[in-house]
Amino acid sequence: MYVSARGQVEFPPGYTPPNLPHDDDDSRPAKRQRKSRVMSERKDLDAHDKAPDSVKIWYKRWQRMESAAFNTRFDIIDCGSDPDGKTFPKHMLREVSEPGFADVGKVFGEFMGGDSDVGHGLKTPRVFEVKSMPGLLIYPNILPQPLQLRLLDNLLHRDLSNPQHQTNVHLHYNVPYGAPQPHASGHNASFFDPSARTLPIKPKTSHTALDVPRMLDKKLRWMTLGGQYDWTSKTYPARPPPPFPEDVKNLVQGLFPMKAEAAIVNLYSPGDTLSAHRDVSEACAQPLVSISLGCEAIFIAAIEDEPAPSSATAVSGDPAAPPPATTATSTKGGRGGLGKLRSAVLRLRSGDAVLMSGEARYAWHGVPRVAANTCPGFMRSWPAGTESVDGVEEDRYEGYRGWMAGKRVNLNVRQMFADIAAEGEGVGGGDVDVLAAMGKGTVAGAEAGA
Ligand SMILES: O=C(O)CCC(=O)C(=O)O
Ligand SMILES: [Fe+2]
Repeated sequence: MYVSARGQVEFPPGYTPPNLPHDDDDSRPAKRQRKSRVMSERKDLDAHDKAPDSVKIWYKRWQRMESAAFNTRFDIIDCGSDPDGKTFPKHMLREVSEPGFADVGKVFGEFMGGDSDVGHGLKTPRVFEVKSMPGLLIYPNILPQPLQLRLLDNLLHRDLSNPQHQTNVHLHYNVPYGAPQPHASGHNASFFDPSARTLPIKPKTSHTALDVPRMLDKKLRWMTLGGQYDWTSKTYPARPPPPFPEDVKNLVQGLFPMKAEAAIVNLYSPGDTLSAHRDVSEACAQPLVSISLGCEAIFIAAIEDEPAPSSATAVSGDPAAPPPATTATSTKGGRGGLGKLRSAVLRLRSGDAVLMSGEARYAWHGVPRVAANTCPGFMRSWPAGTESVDGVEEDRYEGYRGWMAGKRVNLNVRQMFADIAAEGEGVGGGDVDVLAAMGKGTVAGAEAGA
């Protein structure tokens, strides 16, 4: 049972699909009007709107940029991998004080099932807000290394082998599952297990044959958890979604001010991209969190403060030039104008989280680049490793040793329905002021790196 953004108790309420640009979906979810304390204006947002030309041009510039530039450009927000945060770019970030975390050590310890000291002696993670885009928060390196590995195990061994979780492969293939594993809490054999290697994946239509190694190496681009969008009927099914994996839910809810109700696990190889889009299909404006694992990515976010007055024409240009923050009046020759952009470029590393809230919740965003050879050393050999089976250490998943060295995995978690408590007076339309939810409702005057 859920409560819709309009306060009606129903299931599922106006349940509309997440807006994935690698979807070829052409249904038109109902436009919704929302109000937010943190957004100065909520326009009708349609999941099928195409990114404005200003965003597309800017995205392309980052897609085409030389990799070497990522180390030298001053306009990339790169918090580095320094846990003390000495390298945080102060000119673009402000530190959010007292983020009101639950006891992170406890949250991490519980996620690890109590068999790890990962939660011991941890400093409170630092949180930064992008100055140019209030509500866009970065939690650099928030996940400890053993927890990142455990999260990969849970998502890709356990959750991927759960037939209730849809993937892009299911759109075109009948996906078979391995036998339930006596030693792995009853879940089916991981697709990385040697026993799954020869599972017959049958095309539904005229698609080319596929086997498990190729599925894992190239074909698998996303998996859904919790709310499962039905890509064929272009709706959410009227039946309740499968339960959101409990440990992942507790981790997300223990760290971030939101409920974990639906997630997309995106898988990228270097060269894969995610085009500019907005995630506007959820029935509430609560924050969305995005957790990065594996190879580094360039993530861009943009808000068009002033839309173009007429259809714009692409301008060619130096890929290293700043974003096209041009107004219509600044373009010449009757070519039409580009909207005026406010933008942020983030270099995301394994263990980083990004929270999109407030006006940044509905920013255009995308991943123009995933950088090869940037998976951190501790993760490169995943899934190969040893596992204790009945007290005996066994080598596991050797056949895929190094798979993760060529991958980026992004866990993108959304709250779909407004909190009951947030309905009604005081919190407009169930939206939430994330900084208030996190602590004192203020942003510290302290600058990053202070
Ligand atoms: O991979 C990422 O960092 C972003 C993914 C995303 O925007 C999405 O799944 O909607
Ligand atoms: Fe997104």
